[in-house]
Formats: sequence, C-alpha cells, structure tokens
Amino acid sequence: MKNLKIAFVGAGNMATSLIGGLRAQGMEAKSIRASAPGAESRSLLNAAYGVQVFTDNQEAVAGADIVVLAVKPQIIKSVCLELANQLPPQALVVSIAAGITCNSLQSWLGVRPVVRCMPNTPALLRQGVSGLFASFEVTPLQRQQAEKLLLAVGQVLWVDKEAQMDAVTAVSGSGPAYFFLLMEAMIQAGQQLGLSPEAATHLTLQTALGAACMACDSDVNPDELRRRVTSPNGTTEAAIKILQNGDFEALVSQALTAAAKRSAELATQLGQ
Ligand SMILES: NC(=O)C1=CN([C@@H]2O[C@H](COP(=O)(O)OP(=O)(O)OC[C@H]3O[C@@H](n4cnc5c(N)ncnc54)[C@H](O)[C@@H]3O)[C@@H](O)[C@H]2O)C=CC1
Ligand SMILES: O=C(O)[C@@H]1CCC=N1
Repeated sequence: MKNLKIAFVGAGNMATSLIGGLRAQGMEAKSIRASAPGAESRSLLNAAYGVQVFTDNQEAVAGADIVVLAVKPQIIKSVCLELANQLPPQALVVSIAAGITCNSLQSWLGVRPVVRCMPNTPALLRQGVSGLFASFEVTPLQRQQAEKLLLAVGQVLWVDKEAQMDAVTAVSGSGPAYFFLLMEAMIQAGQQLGLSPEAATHLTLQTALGAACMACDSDVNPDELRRRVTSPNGTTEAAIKILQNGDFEALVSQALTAAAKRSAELATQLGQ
C-alpha cells in the first residue's frame, strides 16, 4: 500500500474513517487525496490527517492507483460520469455506495476493475466489518489492495455473488443501528424501572460491550451463551418469553429483509 496513491471522492464519515485507518497504519499523507464540495469537511480532513484536499474531483483522481467513491448513492452516477474520461486507465475503483452494482459503475465509468464494498460505522474506531465483491476485471493484486484498504478500519469478508451484498448491507452495513435501537430501548426501560438516566446508560452500554466481547471471544454460539445466562424459571427466562411471544426473531427477520430489499431497490432506482 505504501507506494500506492489513493484518491477519495467524497470526504464524509466513511471516507474520513478510511483515511484515518490508512494514516494510522503508516500510509503517508502525501499518498492520499480527497475531494468534496464542502469547505468544512475538506479543512477538517486536512487538519486531522494532513492529506491533500480538492474541490475538483477530476484533479483529486489524477495519477491515482485506487479511487474510492465515497459519495451518497443518489449522486454517484453524476460523479462517475464526471470522472469517466479522467480516471487513470489501470486505476482500481472501490465503491462504498449502498446498493450500487458493479454493472452500473461500469456502465458509467467504462468496463474496468471495480470492487464494491459495504463497510459500517464502527470503522471510525477501526472496529468495522466490510463485505467486498470484486468485478471480473479485478486482478489478484488489486483484490489484495482493496482488502488492505478495508482492513485498515476493521475486518473484511469477501462474497462471491454480488446479490449477497444486499444481505451484507442488511446485516452489518445497517447493523450498528439495530444495536443502538436496542440500547435506546433498554436505557428507557431501565429508567422506567427506577434507575437514573446515567445509571441506565452505563449498565446498558457496558452490558452491550461485554456481551459482544463474549460472543466474539467464545468458542460457543450466541444461543449457547444466552442459555448460560438463562436460569430455569429465573429473571432472564421471564424477559426472553416476552420477547419471543412478541415474535422478536420474526421481527428481526422482517427488518433485515426490508433493508436488503431497499438495497436491491437502490440498484434499480439509481442504477444505469
Ligand atoms: N454511513 C454508513 O453507515 C455507511 C455508509 N455507506 C455508504 O458510504 C457512502 C458515503 O456515506 P457517508 O460517508 O455516511 O456520507 P456523508 O454524507 O458523510 O459523506 C458524503 C460526502 O460526499 C461529498 N459530496 C457530495 N457531493 C459530492 C460531489 N459531487 N463530489 C464529491 N463529493 C461530494 C460530501 O461533501 C461528503 O463529504 C454512501 O454511499 C453510503 O451508502 C456504506 C456503509 C455504511
Ligand atoms: O442506511 C444506509 O443506506 C447506509 C448504508 C448502510 C448504512 N447506512
């Protein structure tokens, strides 16, 4: 990675996380460029990581080995059309836009190596996980380069069918929001049961962290870990019964199905 030049088009949350990860791994600021229309995000990025910032996307991608498209799905088509004739011919394009297929990207940019990926916001703390899919044109070396880029902000998982990216988006791309919602609900319930907001928040967040660490470190599945908390006729059983009577698993399944469907819809609505 050290000899590569990487250009980010878009300088928002996800681009900033990735740039922070690359800099923390020792990538030199002079090898990283970023472009965005907003002066504030450009100057924040420059101040935090010393990277070169541009208003002009075409200027940012000049000479890049990897171009990361980190703009919203709604504007990616216009950005691609603007860049189509300006990208270095061998540059690898890495898109993080939800729902936007390799086929669409290649219809706007010309047939070229494209990696589509779906990171998530814990990337900010280098605790993310990203799903990746490579178009046919991506070389083994470019695959490694894309993987290293995303490894700078957490773990990676390649999928071999592009349609699986909708499922990745539903599980891990959007996933942090589901856990935050559960935290919100537990904090609220804790207060209703008489705890102060501070106490309810502290207990909830540390429990979420502890449970996630246990699930990651353990050699048994989450269902077994759950059973170990659940004493016969005890308090956990009383709570789980309520969740299951409310069809918790079915609700989660419906929610993830809606997210995956929306990812596929974005492909149809905003693609080609
Ligand atoms: N936020 C999330 O949890 C995740 C987001 N994504 C994807 O990442 C992409 C970026 O999302 P965020 O960083 O959250 O959005 P953001 O809104 O923080 O950043 C978007 C950036 O694009 C810039 N921009 C707007 N118009 C532009 C143009 N014409 N040319 C160049 N830059 C332009 C904005 O100034 C901003 O810096 C989206 O496509 C989203 O689907 C992927 C995984 C997770
Ligand atoms: O909600 C969204 O569309 C984006 C993609 C995954 C997380 N945030």
